[in-house]
Amino acid sequence: MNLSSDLALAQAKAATLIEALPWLARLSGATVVIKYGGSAMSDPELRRAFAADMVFLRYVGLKPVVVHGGGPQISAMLKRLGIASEFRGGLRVTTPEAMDVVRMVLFGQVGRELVGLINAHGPFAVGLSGEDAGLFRAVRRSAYVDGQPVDVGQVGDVESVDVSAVDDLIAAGRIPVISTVAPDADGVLHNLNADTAAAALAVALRARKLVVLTDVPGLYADWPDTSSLLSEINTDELAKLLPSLESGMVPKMEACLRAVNAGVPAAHVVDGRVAHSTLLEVFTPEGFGTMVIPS
Ligand SMILES: Nc1ncnc2c1ncn2[C@@H]1O[C@H](COP(=O)(O)OP(=O)(O)O)[C@@H](O)[C@H]1O
Ligand SMILES: CC(=O)N[C@@H](CCC(=O)OP(=O)(O)O)C(=O)O
Repeated sequence: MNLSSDLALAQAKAATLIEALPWLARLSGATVVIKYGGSAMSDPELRRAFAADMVFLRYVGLKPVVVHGGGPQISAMLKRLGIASEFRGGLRVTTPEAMDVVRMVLFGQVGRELVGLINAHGPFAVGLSGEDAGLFRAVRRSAYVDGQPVDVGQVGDVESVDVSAVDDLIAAGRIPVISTVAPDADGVLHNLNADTAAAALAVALRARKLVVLTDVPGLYADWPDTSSLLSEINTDELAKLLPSLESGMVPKMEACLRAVNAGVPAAHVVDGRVAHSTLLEVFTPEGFGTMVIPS
């Protein structure tokens, strides 16, 4: 490599760093809720990159709060245990037997692993489940299939959120890592969709952003036409588009819509197959993926 190409490389690196300056200034001290899921969770390299991103956010003065999914991991464990697993209207039919597995896998396996990856960088991550310190209170919900309500067992929506334990951890400089199981008013444990729970938490924490990782570049207006990727959509436009979306995107976009309608300034759907997608979204002027903003 010659001197001029060395210089050009150094200048490009400096440009990348300085490009982040306005975003660092704007987001300093902001709480950001990140829903971790999809490929970012199943590929070891992407898992490490995600954990590094969380620590990066923390070191530069943001307050990251992670809500994780784990649907594929739950399905794999149910299969190993010989327990049938079925989805209706995008929600897992959760029998009492399946509920034990959901809790074990989310809190005992997926959550623990992410806590370990983050803590390879220092003592930051602390795992919580929705059961801890009353974080989430669930209320049993139905799934909707062809417009009709269908019972799916111990599946819940978030009835209320008590952010005090999360606030304590943030105040202590920690990174909360949250598993989405929660009791209802009678203490019966429920399985919460992780996108839905992340949105409810973002609202309760008055987060500046909700970032949802997925396995596509973002929201397509006309799926699967790849030329229809949306970089930005407002809540009115999203509400109109929702009925035309297909299964996986429905809970995700409903969650983004709910969060922004309830006061979160922006929700982003980003491609978790790209290493460091969260950093690209937060610190580059063009952002990354699809941004949902108020109308
Ligand atoms: N309009 C759309 N835009 C983007 N993806 C869509 C759309 N409609 C359906 N999808 C599908 O939804 C999937 C994302 O949902 P899902 O697989 O449940 O996500 P995750 O596992 O990340 O929670 C995408 O991989 C894509 O196949
Ligand atoms: C009710 C319901 O379906 N809960 C989900 C909870 C995990 C989740 O949401 O994980 P992903 O984000 O990876 O899909 C489930 O049992 O699979």
